[in-house]
Amino acid sequence: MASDLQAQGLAIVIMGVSGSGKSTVCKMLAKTLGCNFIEADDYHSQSNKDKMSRGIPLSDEDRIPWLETLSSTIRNYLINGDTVTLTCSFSESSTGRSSDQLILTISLGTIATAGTITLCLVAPAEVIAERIKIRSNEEKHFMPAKLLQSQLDLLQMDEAEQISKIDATSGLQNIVNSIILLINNKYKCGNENLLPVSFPGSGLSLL
Ligand SMILES: Nc1ncnc2c1ncn2[C@@H]1O[C@H](COP(=O)(O)OP(=O)(O)O)[C@@H](O)[C@H]1O
Ligand SMILES: O=C(O)[C@H](O)[C@@H](O)[C@H](O)[C@H](O)COP(=O)(O)O
Repeated sequence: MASDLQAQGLAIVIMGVSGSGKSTVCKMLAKTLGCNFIEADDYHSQSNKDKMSRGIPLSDEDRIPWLETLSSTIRNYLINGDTVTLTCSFSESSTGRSSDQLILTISLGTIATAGTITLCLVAPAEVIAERIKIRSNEEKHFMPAKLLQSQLDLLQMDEAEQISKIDATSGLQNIVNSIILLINNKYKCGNENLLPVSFPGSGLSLL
């Protein structure tokens, strides 16, 4: 199993509602690990972005083409044995399962279950609302604070999926270090060089 993981690469999925810090943390993590970074928002169609900026939550239908493109991109990284960090907000679908995860699973097949680790950034709603407000006042992002509640309502984490929760109110370096330690613990299986990365200056290592 361990050597399969090495051959297939690893996708580190950082989930959480808008404003929880996914993009910031993912970028820092990718820089620390020296690996690839995917900003899921970059894969949205203009019409999806326009819809959200008007304060209308996306439907599963809106999300499907987005997730399919995202999934095939991730799949290519994994097949090439690369490590990639990506942002991903999960939402409950009409089937009662998180639609993002459902599509990722369908598209990635067994690779998804073998080669991904998912972590969720969590923080009190008021902290996140304040961050979104500041960000949208600076006109840095299409997502309005108005949609936060819909995302909090829909955020679904199945205990069985063992998604580790990360305190998103902590300092950014602490968050990144915690994530690295979690990955380290998950994959501490005696297989050296599981991730094709090193941690310059961090004093941390994966195995
Ligand atoms: N741990 C943190 N502490 C303080 N501010 C943060 C933290 N993480 C993110 N932020 C800030 O919160 C805002 C939203 O972060 P962002 O990474 O864009 O969230 P997301 O990608 O989940 O929407 C940004 O302005 C960012 O600088
Ligand atoms: O499935 C969705 O409803 C959207 O993908 C939605 O999650 C949106 O893209 C982000 O939440 C906004 O971007 P940030 O989460 O990066 O703020």
